[in-house]
Amino acid sequence: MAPSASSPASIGVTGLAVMGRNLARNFARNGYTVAVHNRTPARTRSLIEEFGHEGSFVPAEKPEEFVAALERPRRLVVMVKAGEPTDAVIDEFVPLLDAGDIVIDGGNAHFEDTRRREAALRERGIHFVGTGVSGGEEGALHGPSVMPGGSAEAYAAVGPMLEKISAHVDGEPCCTHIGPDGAGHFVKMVHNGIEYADMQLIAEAYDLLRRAAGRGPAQIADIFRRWNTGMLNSYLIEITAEVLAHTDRETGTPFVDVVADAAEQKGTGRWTVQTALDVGAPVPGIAEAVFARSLSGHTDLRAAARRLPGPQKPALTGQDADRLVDRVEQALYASKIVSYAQGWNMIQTAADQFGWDIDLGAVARIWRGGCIIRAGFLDEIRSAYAAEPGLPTLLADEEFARRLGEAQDAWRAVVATAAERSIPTPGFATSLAYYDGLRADRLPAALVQAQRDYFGAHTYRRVDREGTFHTEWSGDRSETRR
Ligand SMILES: NC(=O)C1=CN([C@@H]2O[C@H](COP(=O)(O)OP(=O)(O)OC[C@H]3O[C@@H](n4cnc5c(N)ncnc54)[C@H](OP(=O)(O)O)[C@@H]3O)[C@@H](O)[C@H]2O)C=CC1
Ligand SMILES: O=C(CO)[C@H](O)[C@H](O)COP(=O)(O)O
Repeated sequence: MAPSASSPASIGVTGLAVMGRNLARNFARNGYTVAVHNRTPARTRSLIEEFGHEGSFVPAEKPEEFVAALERPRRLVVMVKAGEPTDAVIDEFVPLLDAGDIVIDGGNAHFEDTRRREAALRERGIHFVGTGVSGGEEGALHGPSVMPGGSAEAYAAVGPMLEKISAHVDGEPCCTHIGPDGAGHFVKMVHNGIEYADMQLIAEAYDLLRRAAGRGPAQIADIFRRWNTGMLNSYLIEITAEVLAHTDRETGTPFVDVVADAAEQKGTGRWTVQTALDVGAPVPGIAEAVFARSLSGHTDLRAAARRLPGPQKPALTGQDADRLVDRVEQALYASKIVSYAQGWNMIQTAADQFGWDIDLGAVARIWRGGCIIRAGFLDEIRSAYAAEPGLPTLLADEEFARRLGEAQDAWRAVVATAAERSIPTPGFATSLAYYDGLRADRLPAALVQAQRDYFGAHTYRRVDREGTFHTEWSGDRSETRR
């Protein structure tokens, strides 16, 4: 492969599938000389053939050539499949690197893997920057949201470049130093968890508009377009309108009707829920979204249950249907805010446990552009944390509390309508339950504690005095302090 640049490369990208290829182009378009490498050289060749004219590239077939092309300290972006392939690439390249070099893993790595890799490379004096990258293929090319984690020293060496290629909103880069070791990949994982919840809520809104309000896909596309100009303004609402307006070329029917209704996943949503359980952060909106995908894929269970009884109600018409459309907009907004609040709470909970000092307002700032969950209200989330950095939950912010208060009647009506009409809305329902659960003066958890004490002497605390207690349920029911 003939190099197209003779100067040393400022940065290298190995792994040139959809993401790595476009990230490499993004660096080159921003004036950097970029060394490019891929396990299968055909990808490197095709990048140079198709896009070599866009900037300064140094194609390399062998790892040794790739590393030799980089200026020191070397900056090397790994953009390959997460998991074992990432370890394989690190194992292959690290022996070729020197102390002070910086390995940037831009894949969707599990944050625990990133912690392990960061510690292992630190022992050799090599910096490891576990970096969340969001925005898909287009974002990688035109400006993703970038979430780097690692040492401050490493960020000083790569941060300016990552900031330059990131999306910019109001002149500010959608990239910030998230925190040490696995913090960047943790935040990216939660981003994807919120992405799952957001997509599920939008899908439920579509289902309600179609089956309860009697609107067709093209009409719903118009509704989503209108919503996108208001409080729901976001990338996911925008692309949903595009998808719903699309007609299948082969059959002439709405595209959404020819897609099999079994949602798949690569796993970051599942990781979010598993990790939420580990750190003790309640994220039911994200969990329901993961389980909704799982349920949709269980065609065996669905076939077995199809004949179970349910109500048969025709779609609403006239003003009733119009009213439902407006209510779904309110319910969608409220449920989205709850999902985002759960995500932020999870980041804060983990940050406390892992000793990461994460700026929650900065997370909102860098998610305003480039990433899949970019939305108008991220500016308001940023303002909420700017006004009160220690905000215990986003829902407690005065402005969000006011908006949720305004939306709650519609939200409750939508959940009730869905239940009456057998339209599953696990996302809307669990978000409302979370909202009511947090605002309740008293929860039935008291009864759960009493039950636990009854069958297992698990003890309970009392509302009227300090200490831990047990009642002798099988004896005289006297209470002892434990
Ligand atoms: N696609 C997306 O929208 C997003 C993806 N990501 C993450 O970015 C990373 C790259 O994603 P994407 O571009 O979609 O590509 P894939 O996840 O499909 O990975 C393909 C790349 O990994 C390389 N690879 C796989 N196994 C090995 C191995 N054992 N040794 C060396 N290289 C290997 C492939 O090389 P070869 O060509 O030789 O097979 C190819 O370059 C992933 O971690 C993904 O999770 C992050 C954000 C968005
Ligand atoms: O990281 C991403 C965007 O931020 C990917 O789009 C995400 O991995 C897609 O996830 P899944 O395949 O599980 O729906």
